[in-house]
Amino acid sequence: MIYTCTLNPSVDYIVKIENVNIGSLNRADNTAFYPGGKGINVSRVLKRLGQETTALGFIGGFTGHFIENSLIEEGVHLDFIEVIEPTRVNVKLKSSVETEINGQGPAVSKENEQELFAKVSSMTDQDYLVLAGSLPPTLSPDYYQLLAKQCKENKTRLIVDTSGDALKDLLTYKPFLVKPNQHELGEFFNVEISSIEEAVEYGRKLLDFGPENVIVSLGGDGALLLNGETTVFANVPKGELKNSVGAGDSLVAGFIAAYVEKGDFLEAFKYGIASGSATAFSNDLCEKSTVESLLKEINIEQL
Ligand SMILES: Nc1ncnc2c1ncn2[C@@H]1O[C@H](COP(=O)(O)OP(=O)(O)OP(=O)(O)O)[C@@H](O)[C@H]1O
Ligand SMILES: O=P(O)(O)OC[C@@]1(O)O[C@H](CO)[C@@H](O)[C@@H]1O
Repeated sequence: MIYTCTLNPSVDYIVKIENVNIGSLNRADNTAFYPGGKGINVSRVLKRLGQETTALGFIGGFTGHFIENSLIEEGVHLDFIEVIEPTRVNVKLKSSVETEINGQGPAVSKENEQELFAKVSSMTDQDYLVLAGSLPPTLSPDYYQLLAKQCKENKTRLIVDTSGDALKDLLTYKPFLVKPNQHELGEFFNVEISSIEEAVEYGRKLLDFGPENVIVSLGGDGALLLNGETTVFANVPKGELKNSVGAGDSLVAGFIAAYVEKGDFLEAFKYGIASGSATAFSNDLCEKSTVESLLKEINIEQL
């Protein structure tokens, strides 16, 4: 099974508005609610790409119920742990630029933590676990490490999409895949990455910290895949950028979906990029038909 774990899910409240006037009453042109959080986005895309997936994490209150109902409707399996306070609402303000306001998230008790740990402990070497997104404020910062250590012991393939210290601490558990964007990679080494050459240099340095595969996404400028055998660059398809929320999550989902099906890193990389771009060109997350129509635009170059 492909599990995703979202410790701090969200209801994403999308507000489209032509001009925003700070300090005045603004009326939205369009609004929408989506179940959100990085792992949940990965599960939603996996399901759209034809893979069975189970979403784990902590949810609570009326916002939590909205997420549960939406995911059930989409056919994603759920195994959430219910917490007392409501799941956060993250505001995504789309005007000439995108502005995001992410909430803090509910309190999570020690019992809740142990319950989730038990679920991860029961995973096997046939399973994948995606750990993605921020931690709710009461959760100890090393909680991801506990889960990662368990995955290493059980030989569960671990995919990590987080940044900063949390990423550093997880790399020693040799995740199957990490996917920093160029800014997160730069932040990791305390440098500014402004060229593909620099992204290659620091991507390879990241490999030395333990992960099996590194994908560095460079937004509209392409992406890199680095592992023990190869370093490749791929362009991304051209199109109208409508939405960057969840593009990175879609890349991760597309990579896993194709890897599980074909067992080939380059095919998986290509499918991941097509999925990221299909989301970037959509209002919500990508659909399989759009992903497959973009594949032919992606060329992989061996570096
Ligand atoms: N302008 C764009 N044109 C085409 N594809 C894009 C564009 N921006 C993002 N993408 C697609 O989405 C993928 C991930 O984008 P990005 O590098 O912005 O990751 P991220 O910062 O993790 O994303 P997110 O916005 O979800 O946090 C890219 O590899 C690409 O496939
Ligand atoms: O606050 P976090 O956990 O870092 O990010 C949460 C979030 O911004 O990430 C997803 C897009 O990647 C959104 O669905 C969600 O609102």
